[in-house]
Amino acid sequence: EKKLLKYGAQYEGKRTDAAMQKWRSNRFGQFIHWGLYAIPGGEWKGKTYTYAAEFLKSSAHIPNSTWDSLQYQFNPVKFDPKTWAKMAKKMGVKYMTITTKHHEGFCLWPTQYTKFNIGNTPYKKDIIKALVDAYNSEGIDVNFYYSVLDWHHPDWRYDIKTKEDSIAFSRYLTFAQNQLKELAENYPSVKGFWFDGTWDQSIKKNGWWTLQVEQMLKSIRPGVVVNSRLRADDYGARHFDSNGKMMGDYESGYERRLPSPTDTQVIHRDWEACMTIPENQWGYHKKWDISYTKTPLELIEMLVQTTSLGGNFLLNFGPKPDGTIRIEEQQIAEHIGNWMKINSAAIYNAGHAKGWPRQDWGYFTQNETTGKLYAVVFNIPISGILKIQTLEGITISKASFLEKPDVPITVKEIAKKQVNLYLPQQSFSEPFVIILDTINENKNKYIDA
Ligand SMILES: C[C@@H]1N[C@@H](c2cn(-c3ccccc3)nn2)[C@H](O)[C@@H]1O
Repeated sequence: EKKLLKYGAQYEGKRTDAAMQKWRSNRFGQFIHWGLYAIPGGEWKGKTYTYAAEFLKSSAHIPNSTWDSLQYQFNPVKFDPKTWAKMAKKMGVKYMTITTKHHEGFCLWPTQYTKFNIGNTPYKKDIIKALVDAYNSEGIDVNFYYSVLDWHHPDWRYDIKTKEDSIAFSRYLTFAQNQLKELAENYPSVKGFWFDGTWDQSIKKNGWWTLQVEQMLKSIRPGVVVNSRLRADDYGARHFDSNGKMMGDYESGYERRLPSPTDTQVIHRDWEACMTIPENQWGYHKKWDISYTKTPLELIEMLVQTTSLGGNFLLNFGPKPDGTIRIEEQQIAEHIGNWMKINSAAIYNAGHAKGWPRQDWGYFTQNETTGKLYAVVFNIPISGILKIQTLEGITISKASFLEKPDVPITVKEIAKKQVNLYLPQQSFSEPFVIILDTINENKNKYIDA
């Protein structure tokens, strides 16, 4: 039966306010992981570590004293936030999420609560402010990633076993809350907070703090969007409380994975999938191809699959220590951007096409405002005929290419709820979008006098 919770879900159903509708309509975002880990880039004392580069400190068993001195080498002399923002704009993202502090504890903004920050590096300048200003001036919303897990801070605890642990950890929770207040106050255009590093017992035993932080952020920045990964309830349940209700404003459990295309559970809530281009590298790794790296077409298909299930897609970039974006990522960004320039109507402010069954040639998306229906095609059948199973009482009256509206696509209803689209005999090298005009026969039926 229903448990009485103090720190569980505070509301049910999707938020309908303008800030959340903007977050939802953005659909496509750029994740950026940048920190001291970019300097060694997955290599230490001549050895290459294949695990995630931002985990090198633990993979190579490097003590804090050694790792933390990397701050005196952090000097991205080629960093130009406008260059990053222009690349992101051309790629077609509507939002960006930046690591303000990753597990290493190094802060990219001049925080007053620890010296382990950008102000005490050769670079000195506030990277968070530079990125917020550059991205906002390109019309791109900015969210802050914040790791609660902190390898540097002496008061961090993985679990609370002793009185000393709880005294230290309450100091840590105050420190983290102060940092979050500082971020919310000093960067007023922030649109969301993306929490990570909240899986340890110490946090699960302090669900109250996670709710308090969310409430504090929303009182300082009304409308700000907070991910489910922050929250633990009275019993330590995460993302979904002990009554199965999602906590926070969107589900953020999809990390390097997507729901299956037929998992229609996810369409009932807001959610976001975050994705690496390599198999598992969020921070910069010197060796790009130590693992499989996803092609632009694979990434475009992930974006479309995510949109078709009503979710946001956050694609990760790991900038180099000199402040430039590696060429492989620039080329992928350009390919995706070229595709978005033609096809973004099927992505922006689009979502799940309610009731339309999953098709084997690709995905349906539907504009949330106009209801316009899009078919995004990845797999052309040998027959050249796209077979579409329509909804009860719905038929397709016209089909046209989004890119070339005057190229005819023949539509033929071959049986009840069965329509064939005859594609022109031509080769396609990129996924393409077809706009489907539908007629709802139910509405047009005359009511017998
Ligand atoms: C969004 C991503 N979350 C961070 C992460 C992933 N993990 C992790 C650790 C062990 C197993 C699976 C995942 N720990 N931290 C990654 O470093 C990146 O920031």
